Amino acid sequence: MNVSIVGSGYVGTTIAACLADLGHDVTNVEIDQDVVDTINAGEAPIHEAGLAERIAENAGERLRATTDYGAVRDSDLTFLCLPTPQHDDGSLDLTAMRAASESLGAALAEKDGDHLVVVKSTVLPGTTEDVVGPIVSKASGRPVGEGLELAMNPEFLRMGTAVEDFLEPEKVVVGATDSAAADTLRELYAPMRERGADFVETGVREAELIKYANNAFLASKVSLVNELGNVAKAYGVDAYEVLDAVGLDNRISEQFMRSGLGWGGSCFPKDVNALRAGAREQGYDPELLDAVVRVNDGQPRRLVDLLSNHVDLEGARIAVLGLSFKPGTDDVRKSRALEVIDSLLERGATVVGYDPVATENLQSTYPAYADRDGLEYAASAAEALEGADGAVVATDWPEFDDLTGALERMTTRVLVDGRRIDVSEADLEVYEGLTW
Ligand SMILES: NC(=O)c1ccc[n+]([C@@H]2O[C@H](COP(=O)([O-])OP(=O)(O)OC[C@H]3O[C@@H](n4cnc5c(N)ncnc54)[C@H](O)[C@@H]3O)[C@@H](O)[C@H]2O)c1
Ligand SMILES: O=c1ccn([C@@H]2O[C@H](COP(=O)(O)OP(=O)(O)O[C@H]3O[C@H](CO)[C@@H](O)[C@H](O)[C@H]3O)[C@@H](O)[C@H]2O)c(=O)[nH]1
Repeated sequence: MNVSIVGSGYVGTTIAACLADLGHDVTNVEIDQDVVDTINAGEAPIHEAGLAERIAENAGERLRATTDYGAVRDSDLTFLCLPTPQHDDGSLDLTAMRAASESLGAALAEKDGDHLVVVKSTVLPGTTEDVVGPIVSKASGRPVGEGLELAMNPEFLRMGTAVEDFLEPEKVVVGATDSAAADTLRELYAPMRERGADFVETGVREAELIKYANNAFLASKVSLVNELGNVAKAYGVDAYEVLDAVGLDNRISEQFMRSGLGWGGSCFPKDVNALRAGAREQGYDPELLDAVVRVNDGQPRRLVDLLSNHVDLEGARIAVLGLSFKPGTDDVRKSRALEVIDSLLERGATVVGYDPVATENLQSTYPAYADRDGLEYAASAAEALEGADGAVVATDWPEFDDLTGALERMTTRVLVDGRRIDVSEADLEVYEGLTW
């Protein structure tokens, strides 16, 4: 198929490279010229396993990028992979969705033949049919059902394993305004279905809500696990032993059972907040989701409190290992490491941050962390731990499982593990490990 993809960030770039790799002809339409140039040069604009080689293989052949919306006219369908951030009050910000829908509609006004617009961004129920549809329709002069069809196809990929998740999902959810549109997507996702993915056809609004329900469920699970971890700590009981046993119950499962610093990233925080704001707008008070956020917000402070019980933070040198919001990515959006750093600096510590890939991205995304009194960066975990009075593991990068040799460089060997890393036996003998 000829596929255009508007928005070439984490989702748009990943699915473009994967669809091109599966044999489709793919064009990314993106407003950021640097991203366009990077893709056309055969390079990946973001760090994701398996992405760079797929872009290198397909760029200039089945994959290209452009800032020109006119390119959508050569495609049969367009995926909208635009950012859907939150306003200050937590509600859903559709600015980019509206702008892109307008540009897409204007381009489609000059296209011959039918077109399918597929919303992949995470949006609240009603957005596809009541916001995107009318804007594209008006700008293109095509009513929905007459040369224009809509579909909502939420994406469940995780950062760090984006390529693998897109190519081998457990489910593909599609809500479409027309059965032929759903069939087009059924065909596009044939390789995923062959690998065992369930193809779930729903209403358009149901597809929109499934995405929020999925993320709300996972974020709530982590907050519950953190609450149980905090209770375990209060009793002086080993939280990990407790949660490991609880996870053996199939109804609960062992996944998303790691207590610690809590959830961050570009999805859970904004999606849970959008759902809370949306529910309130509909007249429902989502008390449980409010508590889920409150528990999560408290975890970085609890971690720093725990460290301060063992190290006088005023004037201390503290290593923060890991800056990205999770391993396998350079994404630092809403990373819990940043709150740990803020809290340590406020309490008078000098902080030495280290991350295998995210330091540069952190400094360009949030310039406040590039040049800040009391904040330094190291080129390795060993360098960060040199002369440190304490350390925090803020991201579960696998390399932190084995800090043999590096821990000996600390002045005081106190390490708070905020991520339940798999510490080697040898390391356990050389430091005082603190966990939830
Ligand atoms: N990142 C994830 O892991 C993930 C997973 C599933 C779903 N989602 C959802 O997918 C959507 C996209 O997320 P993302 O992480 O890829 O966002 P992103 O911020 O990484 O990328 C969005 C891209 O859209 C571009 N853009 C903005 N306005 C544009 C316009 N008018 N025309 C063309 N391009 C424009 C931006 O320059 C940027 O490159 C969001 O709704 C998000 O919630 C994200
Ligand atoms: O047991 C756990 C599991 C996760 N986390 C944290 O939870 C956050 C989110 O982790 P994860 O879900 O692995 O990462 P994301 O890439 O944000 O993926 C989520 O958000 C995406 C965007 O909506 C969805 O597509 C994915 O299905 C959904 O898992 C991270 O800060 C993790 O450190 C924990 O604290 N404990």
